Amino acid sequence: MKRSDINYLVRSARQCFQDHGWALPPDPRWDLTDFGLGDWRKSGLVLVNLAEEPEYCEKLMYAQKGMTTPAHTHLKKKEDIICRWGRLAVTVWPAHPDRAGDGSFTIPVNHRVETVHAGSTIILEAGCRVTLVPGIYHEFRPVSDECIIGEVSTANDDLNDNFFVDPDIGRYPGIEEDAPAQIRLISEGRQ
Ligand SMILES: O=C(CO)[C@@H](O)[C@H](O)CO
Repeated sequence: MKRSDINYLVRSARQCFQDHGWALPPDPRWDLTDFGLGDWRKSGLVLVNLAEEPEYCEKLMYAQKGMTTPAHTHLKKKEDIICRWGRLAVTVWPAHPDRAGDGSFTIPVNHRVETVHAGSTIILEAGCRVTLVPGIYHEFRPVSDECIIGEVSTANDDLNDNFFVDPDIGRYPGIEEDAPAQIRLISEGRQ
């Protein structure tokens, strides 16, 4: 990713969080990715790691319309994906999409167990959440122009516990230094 695009996305996320009352901690732990695919407008996500403890994790995330977090699963992490502001589409599969068929399975949406089909898209309005147990594949993208997304989970391990359907995906971006850095990402070694 270009450093200028990272700067732009951090600025946009900060503005959106501020406009909608989501205060950031001092010195936020920014994580930002184009999933190594080179086109953040299509595959991209801005994350702030709010809490990363051995027992639990909390993230605040931001995306613009068009920016998809591509289909992936976790083998250890259980997480709630929450629409904090805007509207979020979450597509879910009970197994790898190539092997999931279109069979039905159950998934908690706002704590109510719903029956959906492999590849169903759940629309989350602000305040709503879906609970993803390990092994459930998921992909999400804003339906609104911008979206603030929450994640509350068990332990997070972005290096070892992200399993993407697309084998070309790398979790962290390569960075092209075309502008001065306004912040450093956790993938750049900041603590
Ligand atoms: O788990 C999620 C989203 O489901 C994020 O925390 C990961 O960082 C994406 O790779």
